[in-house]
Amino acid sequence: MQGSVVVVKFGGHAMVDADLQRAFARDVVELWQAGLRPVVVHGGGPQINAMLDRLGLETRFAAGLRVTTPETMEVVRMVLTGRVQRDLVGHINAHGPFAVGMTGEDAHTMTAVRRAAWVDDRPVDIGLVGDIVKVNPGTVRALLDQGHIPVVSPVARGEDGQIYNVNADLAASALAVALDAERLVMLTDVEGLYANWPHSTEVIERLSADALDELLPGLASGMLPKMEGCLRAVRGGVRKAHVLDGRVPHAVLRGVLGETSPGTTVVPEADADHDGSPAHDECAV
Ligand SMILES: Nc1ncnc2c1ncn2[C@@H]1O[C@H](COP(=O)(O)OP(=O)(O)O)[C@@H](O)[C@H]1O
Ligand SMILES: CC(=O)N[C@@H](CCC(=O)OP(=O)(O)O)C(=O)O
Repeated sequence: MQGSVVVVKFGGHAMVDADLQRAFARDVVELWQAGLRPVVVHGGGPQINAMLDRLGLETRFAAGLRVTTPETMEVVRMVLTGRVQRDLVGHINAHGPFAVGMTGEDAHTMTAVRRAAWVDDRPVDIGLVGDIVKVNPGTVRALLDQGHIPVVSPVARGEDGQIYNVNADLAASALAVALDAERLVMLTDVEGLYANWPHSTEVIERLSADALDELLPGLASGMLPKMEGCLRAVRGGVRKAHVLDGRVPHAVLRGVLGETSPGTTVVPEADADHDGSPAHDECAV
């Protein structure tokens, strides 16, 4: 694992108080001190909702993605890059001169196209939501090579210069693939992917990419982009993707450095895990 890139997505629901943000920052620095090369991609959905509310603007989601008007986009960019990213950079830099904040716009790191969404088999216009089609990881790599911890906001640029709102799970996934990361870790506010949610909270511990592919159409709300991100990551060459409960102290350290990871682990093939336990091939959600 020494020298491996680990992309950690810190979800808006996992960062609801400053103590959790501070604990997360300490964990990320400990990963760096353990010889790994962490990259943080942050979310901020609840924080954007709160700002929209203060401004008297509507919050709407379709297929787990924010319906983004030009007015909403201004707020998304302001909250993600002006507030959430700055707070995280500050918490990490309390431990030393590690973190450098950036967005997918910087140096054309992430290029997006307008994304279509489907609800009940019908196309829905979700506005300025982007799907990443190209990642240029050079700037992130340069920061890693200089010993920094990049903190990336999920905002991307289109070829035409339009700025797009990208779901943070999918941004983290695309960056993990481009960086040839060893791990993708998604921190959220549930213990992992629940089977048969909302009727049960039984966590699916391990899944192969094929099994996850079958489950995807049945997934709801925030879990949909998260699991789509895990799937794209392992199919793109990332060795493992984890969904962990970010409210649990040291979840990142346990997830990456522990013998067994809590939460849900997605692996490329049913037998791709090297700890001897096969991944589930079938699981109802
Ligand atoms: N099968 C499922 N298992 C677990 N959580 C689920 C599932 N389906 C939907 N969810 C919801 O997804 C939420 C996590 O996604 P989201 O709210 O987008 O979090 P984040 O801000 O961390 O990205 C959970 O809090 C839960 O309400
Ligand atoms: C297109 C889209 O939905 N973008 C997200 C970006 C932030 C995000 O993904 O935050 P979480 O990880 O906290 O959910 C949004 O506007 O909420």
